[in-house]
Amino acid sequence: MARVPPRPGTHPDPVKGVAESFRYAGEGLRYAWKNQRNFRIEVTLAFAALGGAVWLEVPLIPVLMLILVVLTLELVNTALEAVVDLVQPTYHPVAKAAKDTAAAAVLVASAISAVVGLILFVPPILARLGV
Ligand SMILES: Nc1ncnc2c1ncn2[C@@H]1O[C@H](COP(=O)(O)OP(=O)(O)OP(=O)(O)O)[C@@H](O)[C@H]1O
Repeated sequence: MARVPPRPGTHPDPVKGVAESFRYAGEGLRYAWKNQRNFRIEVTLAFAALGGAVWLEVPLIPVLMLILVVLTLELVNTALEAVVDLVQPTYHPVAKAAKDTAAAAVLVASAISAVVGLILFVPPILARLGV
């Protein structure tokens, strides 16, 4: 018989339900970290950017916003890949379109973040170098 999945959103105790939802979200983070090399690279770059921002006195809010956009899109991309692999394990052009488009969302966000990052970081780096 098929196993019934947990539904923390309808847990009779709302506190326990919310706690369970957090736990499953944590499992999602662990899944992405374990299975997605790009996610691990982006998390590493995020910590480097935060360290650099503190050191160079770059405003933290825009840096955090860039990190938020890239990491959340990567997590959504990871979820979409999992769903596509579940429903379409063999080649299908629509599965390809779904995965390629989700990957494109991460690419666009990463490219724009890189440009904004350069605009934020290059002036203070040049100032430190005395240029
Ligand atoms: N079921 C499928 N049908 C057609 N094309 C597919 C399918 N699965 C994957 N692909 C193609 O392969 C590409 C990479 O797939 P996928 O993202 O699952 O691999 P990956 O190794 O996890 O890559 P990454 O994690 O870097 O995105 C997709 O963007 C798509 O073009």
